[in-house]
Amino acid sequence: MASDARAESAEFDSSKAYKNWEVEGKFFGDGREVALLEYMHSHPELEQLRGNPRRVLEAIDTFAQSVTGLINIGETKGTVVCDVIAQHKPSTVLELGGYIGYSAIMFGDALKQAGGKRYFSVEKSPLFAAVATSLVDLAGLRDTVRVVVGTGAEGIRRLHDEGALGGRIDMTFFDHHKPSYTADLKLCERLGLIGKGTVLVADNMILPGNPPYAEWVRASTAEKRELDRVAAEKGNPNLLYHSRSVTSFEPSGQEDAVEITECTGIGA
Ligand SMILES: C[S@@+](CC[C@H](N)C(=O)[O-])C[C@H]1O[C@@H](n2cnc3c(N)ncnc32)[C@H](O)[C@@H]1O
Repeated sequence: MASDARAESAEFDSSKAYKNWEVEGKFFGDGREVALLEYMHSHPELEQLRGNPRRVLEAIDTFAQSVTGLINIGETKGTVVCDVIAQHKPSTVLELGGYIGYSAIMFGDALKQAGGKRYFSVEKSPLFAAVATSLVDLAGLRDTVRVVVGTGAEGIRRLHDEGALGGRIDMTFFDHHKPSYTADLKLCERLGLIGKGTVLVADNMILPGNPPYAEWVRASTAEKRELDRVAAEKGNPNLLYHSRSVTSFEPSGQEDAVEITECTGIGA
């Protein structure tokens, strides 16, 4: 089942737009993440940032608005995900694709405020993960957010083997390598980590889009069985999903959407 909706925070405040992500053909990994860390730790109001997630996010936004654009979710689209956290009150969230920790700070804080316990943020780049760990610490969220270095699949397996996920994930946030969304969701399904009440949130469903993921979470159990017949990665076709697309904005002001999928049970 699927439906489409525009987020209630539909307006984009262009005075808050990030600078262009692209600088000389690069979108990230050209030194801007280390420059951000230095900017944050030499901030004139550093003492006011300590232990204050909102102020830390504002300072990251100011860097991205005035120095170099960053590929994080930003305030507008991030609010859509915070609303999901406030509504569903997950105890455990698994994020794939942490970058410099913006979403981990924003959603880790939302999780904590909703009474949740642990936010796991898996990031492939050790450098970005180190920046994220430092900024999570600055925001005072070390007790809630754990940054894990590795690919999505490596992080899922490691956390599952450790028992850190408690056998079931309440919410996932996919924001990493776009072709890996479906494979990593199917891995979670095979490991039994998805069950009734699990909420899956996937970013960048317009920019750049992810048709295989949308097809999987919107398919009926019979359609999923058929898809899996020829797929290299198998999932659990019996999981019943209700999925909707919510349109919002990148921090640059470009339109994008998140796919919000709830597992409603297990079919025959
Ligand atoms: C769009 S950024 C994430 C932004 C972050 N969620 C935020 O909103 O603040 C995507 C991140 O995914 C990471 N990444 C790419 N492939 C990955 C993979 N297979 N597993 C985990 N992380 C990956 C990249 O290094 C990058 O930091």
